[in-house]
Amino acid sequence: MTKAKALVITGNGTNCEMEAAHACRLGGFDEARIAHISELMSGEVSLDDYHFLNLTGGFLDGDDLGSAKAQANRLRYAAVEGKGELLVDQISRFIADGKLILGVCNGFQLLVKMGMLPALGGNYLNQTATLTYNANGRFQDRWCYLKCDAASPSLYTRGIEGGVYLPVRHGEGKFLVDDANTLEAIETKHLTCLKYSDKHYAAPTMEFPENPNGSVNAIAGICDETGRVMGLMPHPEAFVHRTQHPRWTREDLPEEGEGLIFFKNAAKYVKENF
Ligand SMILES: NC(=O)CC[C@H](N)C(=O)O
Repeated sequence: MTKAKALVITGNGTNCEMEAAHACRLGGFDEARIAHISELMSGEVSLDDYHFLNLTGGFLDGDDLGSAKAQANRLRYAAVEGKGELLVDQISRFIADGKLILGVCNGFQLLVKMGMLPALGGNYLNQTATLTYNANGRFQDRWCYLKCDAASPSLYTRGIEGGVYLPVRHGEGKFLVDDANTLEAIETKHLTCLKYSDKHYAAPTMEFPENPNGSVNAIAGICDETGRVMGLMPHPEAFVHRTQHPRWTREDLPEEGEGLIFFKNAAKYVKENF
């Protein structure tokens, strides 16, 4: 069987690469390589050699120009040295090859600002959404209940019953779309796989603090139509073991953290399809 290989990008201000790589290994990847973005630009590391691309959280370029905006331009327009292709060509090939991309927090902001999510109609270079300043204007660092849409094509959320409880830590998490048609399309196609909700996962909510940022329709995470490209503001890699839960000393919790399912599903998908 093929070795399942994950690639985690670091550099320019990411801060979750170690946790993301650890989550990939725990989830079942045989290899999780942390690569600096300059290794991709120089051609030393090629996406072609991996199955699962992780764009992690952090403060890319210090959030100047808006979170992930500078990196989005860098990744869209930079050429890979000596290869006669743009980095974005490698990314497009990666998607066309049936591979997986997960963007968490700053990584989600990056995917959205590159135009790679929601990518309606399979157009991965057309920005139709954004993530901007939280409605209350303050950085939010708290745990959130996320209702999961069981009808979503997202492969990462398969098997989640009701929802998941995960931490958020961001200043620019308010998800917005360019117009009502985009919103209707992503809702009808069930691309809005995760929504901030009450603690029983009964209904999405616009109420603060359950909805920490005022995202339209309480959207916390979305995927593309293939279900292989997904982005979310909460951090699944930050809850892979029960001791990461804020009440682990007081509650009887299963050993495994609720975020690990995202990485287990990704590893399973790679092992079944490559
Ligand atoms: N944790 C993160 O990735 C934060 C993303 C971004 N710097 C923000 O504050 O919105």
